[in-house]
Amino acid sequence: MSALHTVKVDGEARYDILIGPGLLGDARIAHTLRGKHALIVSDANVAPLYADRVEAALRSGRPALHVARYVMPAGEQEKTLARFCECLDALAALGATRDAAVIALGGGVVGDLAGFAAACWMRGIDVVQIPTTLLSMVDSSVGGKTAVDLPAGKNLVGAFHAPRAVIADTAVLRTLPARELRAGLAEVVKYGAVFDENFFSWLEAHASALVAGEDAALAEAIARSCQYKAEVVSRDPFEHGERALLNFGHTFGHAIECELGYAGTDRDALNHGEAVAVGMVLAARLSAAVGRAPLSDARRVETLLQHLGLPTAIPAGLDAPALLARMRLDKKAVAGGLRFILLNHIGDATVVSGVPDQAVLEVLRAG
Ligand SMILES: NC(=O)c1ccc[n+]([C@@H]2O[C@H](COP(=O)([O-])OP(=O)(O)OC[C@H]3O[C@@H](n4cnc5c(N)ncnc54)[C@H](O)[C@@H]3O)[C@@H](O)[C@H]2O)c1
Ligand SMILES: O=C(O)C(=O)C[C@@H](O)[C@H](O)[C@H](O)COP(=O)(O)O
Ligand SMILES: [Zn+2]
Repeated sequence: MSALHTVKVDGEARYDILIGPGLLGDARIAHTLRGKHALIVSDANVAPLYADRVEAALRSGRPALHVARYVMPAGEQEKTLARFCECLDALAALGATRDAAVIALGGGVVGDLAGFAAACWMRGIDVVQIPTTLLSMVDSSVGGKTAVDLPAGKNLVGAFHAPRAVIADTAVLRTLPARELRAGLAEVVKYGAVFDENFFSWLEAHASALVAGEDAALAEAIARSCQYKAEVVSRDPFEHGERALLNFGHTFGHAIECELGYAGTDRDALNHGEAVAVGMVLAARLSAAVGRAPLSDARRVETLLQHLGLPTAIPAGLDAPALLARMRLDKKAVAGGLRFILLNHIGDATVVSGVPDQAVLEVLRAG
């Protein structure tokens, strides 16, 4: 991506998503600040690569700024209440006042945890999201969902807290491990599957370029994904309705992540994007099983994900009833039972209740 691209989020919270190479050192980062304190939250992989650049950008625009860092260990297994408390302790040590800002520099784990700390510190301070993975650029930095995991389930403790700005420096993707790039592509496929068959076809045509990390293809995928997400969260920021479509594949995916103990950095386990890839195949098959979508659409989803180098089968050893039990704590579930995002066809999806457990179990057993 050579040019700067801006996507606007509207509605209750208005902010810009800036996308382009070189933004980490840009003075615009400092312009997002209102007070005298900034806490950079990052992880042990990202901070050594990029925190100095961000801190320099903050200081160049605001020489009197008090800046501190909270650097957590990397990985989903660290998205915990314990790390969240450490982050709050770092805000206390900084003396952060209500006009302070949290600067979330990292992937979705850092963004979710730092965003939740910002939502809670003094009942809510600014958070600026600086996503450094493809997944966080196309999805987690936008829309204000923040959370940490519990052993019982993904993202069970959290808040809606919109960022003040999202600044996505696409040049940082050059240091992102290939596996993490592919994981981000799973959430990109999600937008095509639920919103736009043309985009899905574009992804099919550009799968090799995307996996190879080609700049032009990635730039297009990031900009279009942010546009889909911005439009939905502008209309439905708190997931009262259509925002739930962004959860396609997640009822299955979150159950898999949880059953695997959030060990997504292990070679044999699945990270979030990978679990969502498997979940989307299962959700597409469930759509066919209950007679909503043709089975050929489920095959098409599976084939695209395979071309993108993503897993499409449930890891060996996971038990179908145990996965179903995990799903009961899905946030879309209501007293009446589970709700799934099912395809009508590629490019169109619906929130569906009343899916029989037996149908879900059959899909899980075959998966
Ligand atoms: N809030 C939301 O709307 C939302 C949406 C989607 C996903 N999520 C959450 O996001 C999380 C997954 O995020 P993720 O896929 O970004 O994983 P992640 O944050 O764990 O990052 C993946 C790995 O890449 C490393 N990394 C990050 N940027 C790097 C870079 N530029 N160069 C080198 N290494 C880098 C990290 O240290 C980590 O090891 C999950 O917890 C998921 O639940 C939230
Ligand atoms: O922004 C949303 O809404 C999403 O559902 C995006 C998902 O990709 C993301 O993984 C989200 O964190 C899941 O939310 P949850 O409410 O199921 O925890
Ligand atoms: Zn997700």
